[in-house]
Amino acid sequence: MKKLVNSKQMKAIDAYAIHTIGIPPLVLMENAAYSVVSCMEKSISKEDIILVVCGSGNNGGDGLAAARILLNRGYQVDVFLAGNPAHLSEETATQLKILENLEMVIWNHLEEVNFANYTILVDALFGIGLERDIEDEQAAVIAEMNTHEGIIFAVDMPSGISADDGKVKGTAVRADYTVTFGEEKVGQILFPGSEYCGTLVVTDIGFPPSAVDSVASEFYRYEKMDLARLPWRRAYSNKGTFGRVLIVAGAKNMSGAAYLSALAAYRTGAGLVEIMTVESNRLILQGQLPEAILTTINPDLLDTTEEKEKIKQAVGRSDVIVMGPGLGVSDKAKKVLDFVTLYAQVPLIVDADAINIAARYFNTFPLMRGNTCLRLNELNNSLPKGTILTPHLLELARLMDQPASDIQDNLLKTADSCTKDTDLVYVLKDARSVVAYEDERYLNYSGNNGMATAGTGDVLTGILAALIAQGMDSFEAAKLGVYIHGLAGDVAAAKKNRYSMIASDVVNGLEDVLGGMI
Ligand SMILES: NC(=O)C1=CN([C@@H]2O[C@H](COP(=O)(O)OP(=O)(O)OC[C@H]3O[C@@H](n4cnc5c(N)ncnc54)[C@H](O)[C@@H]3O)[C@@H](O)[C@H]2O)[C@@H](O)CC1
Ligand SMILES: Nc1ncnc2c1ncn2[C@@H]1O[C@H](COP(=O)(O)OP(=O)(O)O)[C@@H](O)[C@H]1O
Ligand SMILES: [K+]
Repeated sequence: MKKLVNSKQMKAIDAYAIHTIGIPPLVLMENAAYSVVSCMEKSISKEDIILVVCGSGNNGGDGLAAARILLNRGYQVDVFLAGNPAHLSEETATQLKILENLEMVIWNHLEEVNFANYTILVDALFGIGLERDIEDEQAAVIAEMNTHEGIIFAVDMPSGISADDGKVKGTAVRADYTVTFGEEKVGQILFPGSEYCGTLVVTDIGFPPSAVDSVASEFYRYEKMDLARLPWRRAYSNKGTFGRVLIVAGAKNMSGAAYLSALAAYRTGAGLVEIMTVESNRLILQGQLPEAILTTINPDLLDTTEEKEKIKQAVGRSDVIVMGPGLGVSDKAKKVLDFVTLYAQVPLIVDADAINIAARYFNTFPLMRGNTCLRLNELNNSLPKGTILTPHLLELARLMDQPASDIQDNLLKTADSCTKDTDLVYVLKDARSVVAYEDERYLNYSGNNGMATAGTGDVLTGILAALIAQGMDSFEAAKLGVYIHGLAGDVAAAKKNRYSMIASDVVNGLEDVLGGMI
């Protein structure tokens, strides 16, 4: 598990190291500069002509120190001090004085600099101190840097990317490498920040563990060693040991989603998977997945005791229930959901059409229109404890009755509203999914754009259900499931490619992920 920090938390770690432990800031700056240079040295040669673009804060100070180290090592290097010289931080002023003593070339105005003369750029304009949108001269500098054809190394953050949420503040440098110090920043994991970073290199610049531990963060991500969290499979066991998953996925001609969800649940280790669907899906599902148990219901007879009893029995014998994949949004589908939620005492995985049905239903009440709080309260009151909702951003926008663009622009704030006063777990699915429960925020770093293909969300529901069926707590299952799903997508991309892979390849990828082959 890797801790992730925002700018405030990173500044608190800096401050603890400096003021409580007593490490002089110039020592941290020197270590930061050396780590930037050692990353650069893997890609540059003495033929390169390097320009270090510096701001007036400590990010610029790191850049000035890196320029000195490069000069000492015989590289051809100039400096462009793009920040206001009147606003230099104390350490940065010290670094500038050293460079002046060394008689380095230091440009002060954009007009003086011919970027075409340089083969390598170092971006040390802004780091975690970025506070507002970049404008005017600094924006013009970044525009020049982004048209440059050589490699760009960003110091700590690509200038213009918010360390807090990965958003572009006005404009931002598109780096090839970002060398960051101490801890990974939230804004380097979330998009678009992640893309602007290029290859992210995390370096140790001497923050003592006690400085890092002194600051609490709600953000983290998983790494390969977190696969050890997988539920242990007892030797003395039978299929009952590994739980029973029910997939409620009813609509005619929409059996594909149920199939992918059920297949993924089996391939993640569930003991038994039952699919509740309409009779017309029976033959095809039996042919595709004979291992699944099928219970069929007749949507035209949902008011009869017999059909209700069938639903009640199926719900009663399951350990976890997936609702939504391929369900449709008809009134009959809503009725099935009503019965399932009425009888269910176990966690639900609420996905796709189940979320759309809830959104539609809320829209029938004028008081609920635009009232996110009331809508989320209603969900919290009507769904069993441990339930996981897995909306993609458009489903989330419908559920919360907010524009999708607002949700996309404020994913972390949206996670905060979703989890306020609730027991539910939210998986906000995106290129970097956020799993949110109470105050914790798991940001997922596995997966790739080949997963932007129909049916991969259905696969996720099966994975989550299987982990819960095997005894995992819902929040743990949600985090690990999202992580495994992304890793399986990475295996699929490696075996096929990001264009050709389809959802069933992601299911196949589970074999390598769970078999310890990655
Ligand atoms: N404080 C420390 O102990 C260390 C800091 N380090 C470096 O210092 C960086 C943080 O330094 P600073 O806090 O000085 O901040 P930055 O150098 O990131 O930003 C400089 C200053 O620019 C101003 N500013 C913010 N947004 C602006 C905008 N949009 N347009 C114009 N001006 C703007 C602010 O006053 C800010 O303090 C880190 O990212 C890292 O590179 C490292 O040297 C390691 C140690
Ligand atoms: N660019 C991407 N990078 C990583 N993961 C992605 C990307 N695009 C989609 N995904 C993942 O693929 C899944 C798609 O789910 P969803 O949108 O519900 O698809 P469907 O409804 O077709 O099954 C989600 O888990 C999402 O996080
Ligand atoms: K920078």
